[in-house]
Amino acid sequence: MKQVVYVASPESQQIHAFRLADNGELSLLQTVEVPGQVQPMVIHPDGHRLYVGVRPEFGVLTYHIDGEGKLEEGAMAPLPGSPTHLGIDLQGRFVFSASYSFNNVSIHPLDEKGHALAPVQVLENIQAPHSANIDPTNHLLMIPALKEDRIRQFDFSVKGEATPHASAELKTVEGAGPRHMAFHPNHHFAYCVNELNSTVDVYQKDVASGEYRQVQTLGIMPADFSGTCWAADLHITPDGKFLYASDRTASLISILTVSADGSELELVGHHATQTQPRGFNIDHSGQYVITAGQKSDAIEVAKIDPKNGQLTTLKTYPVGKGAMWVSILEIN
Ligand SMILES: O=C1O[C@H](COP(=O)(O)O)[C@@H](O)[C@H](O)[C@H]1O
Repeated sequence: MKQVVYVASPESQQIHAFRLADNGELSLLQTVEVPGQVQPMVIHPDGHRLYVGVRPEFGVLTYHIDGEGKLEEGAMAPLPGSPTHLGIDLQGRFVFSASYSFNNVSIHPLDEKGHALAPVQVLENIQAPHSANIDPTNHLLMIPALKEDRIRQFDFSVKGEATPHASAELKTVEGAGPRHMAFHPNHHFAYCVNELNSTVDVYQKDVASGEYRQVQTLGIMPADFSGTCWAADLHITPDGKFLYASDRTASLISILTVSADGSELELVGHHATQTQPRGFNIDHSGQYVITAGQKSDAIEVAKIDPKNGQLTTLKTYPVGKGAMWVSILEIN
């Protein structure tokens, strides 16, 4: 499997691109100097473009990806707020940008070359939206609004129009602070990590109505943890067996097993990782977790034990300053 790992480092304004070998070794392919502080990234489903959010002039910048995974700068489109998270619809026709500080989510069409364009719609008055996630139907946009303690839901049309969904919200407990989401490969469950109480909520999709409802909440911190919870990222393995969530105060990746149907999580361990793991990801073979340390300016590759999901660090690699986002491309 040919894979490339992209790591965004806003303070040094760089993207580091690494080739990921089958044995988990990384080799540096390219260091890209970005015209701005690069934060969130998302790869087009066809694997030919990478979209990145930049500051202080807020924009979404398109990079073209060549056959080796190297990046070539394309066009910049304006954003109505600081980019906190980027998403893309499953047909690869629209990019979503959530702005935590500007309380909005913008929807950007792509032109024939795949460049993101100015927004066609801006969803306003969403308090601290931390991510914008299209569910597996490609018709429901789910936006965890951290300061509202709920996931806002919007119907998403083929024309790229978002309108409030009939049962419009999924409430968390007060003070949870919903942040990032992951979907089970069976498409029946969604998971959301809550930043402020370091929990993960499980949402089951009703087969008949298509509506999600919460079925479990699970704390992800060690029993003796007494600091301030500060969870960040969440990812599920391609086979749906293991879910990982990071916490920045403790610099831990929490390891959760997922029941066969996806409905139930169990906390089975913790992995000490890079300092302040704001962003991490799982490779497409489901063998490695690659984590960026916002305060270590390094990434680490950890191997997943396929029997129980436990992690073993293989190696760390230097990247840029403030590393905080990891995206992984499979080249076909
Ligand atoms: O996780 C967090 O994110 C928000 C928004 O981040 P930004 O990079 O878009 O400014 C941040 O303000 C908050 O402190 C942090 O916990």
